[in-house]
Amino acid sequence: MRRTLLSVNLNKIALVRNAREGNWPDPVYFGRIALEAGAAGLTVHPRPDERHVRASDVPALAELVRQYPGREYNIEGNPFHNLMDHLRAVRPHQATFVPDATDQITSDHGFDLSDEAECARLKPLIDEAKALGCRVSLFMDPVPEMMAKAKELGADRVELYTEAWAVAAETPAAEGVLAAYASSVEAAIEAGLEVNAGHDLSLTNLAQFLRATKDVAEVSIGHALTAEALEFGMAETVRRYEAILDEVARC
Ligand SMILES: CC(=O)[C@@H](O)[C@H](O)COP(=O)(O)O
Ligand SMILES: NCC(=O)COP(=O)(O)O
Repeated sequence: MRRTLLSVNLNKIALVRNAREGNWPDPVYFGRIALEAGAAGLTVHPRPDERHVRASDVPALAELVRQYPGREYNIEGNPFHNLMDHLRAVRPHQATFVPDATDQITSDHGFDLSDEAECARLKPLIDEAKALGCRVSLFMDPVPEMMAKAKELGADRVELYTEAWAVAAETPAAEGVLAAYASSVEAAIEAGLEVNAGHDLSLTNLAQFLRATKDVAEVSIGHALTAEALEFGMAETVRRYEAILDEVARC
């Protein structure tokens, strides 16, 4: 089975940093710990209100990732808001388009690609991001029927929004929810896309998700990982994720 890669999302390190003046905890410092512990990449979601990751963090983290050949930088955001400026400035390995409104507490839905007007607005931005050298991933709900359209628009990957899995894990609904994700992964791959996944994944729910979906290229994890790092430390937490990814890939 494909060995899924881990991209550590640093949003919540930045959130704690913003609680005081100064730059501590420094997202770059913790990004380096994550990379040194084996993470394949770093992710940030620089929201327009800078509630956590600030515009100034974006190039600083780009410089850090450049010091680790082979690791990747993934910048998430709404391409109709501030994301494209960040892509033009630092040309990350991957751009993840997320349809968040500026006042959303967190990401809570994927793109609705049945909306032709939305697709017409997205297409030129996908083209521009790819022309900048970024792999483009669209944040999507696990709806198999939407995957072919993502490919048609020029996306390289989709990122499946996994909050529904996190809620269902350890409940009687788990198997049914996993089946919807597995069908979405299958449909995406059949359409010629690769598949990422993220949102509310954790040390406790990750393995079952990956075993059921089988071919996920990358998971990006931040909220739970940061909470787990409060208990185990950042390096040990990343090592625990990497051990899960190794174990699942051996099955
Ligand atoms: C797209 C997604 O699900 C997350 O990557 C997002 O970055 C979470 O944003 P917050 O960290 O602001 O909750
Ligand atoms: N794209 C998902 C991500 O980067 C992190 O989401 P979360 O683990 O903070 O929920």
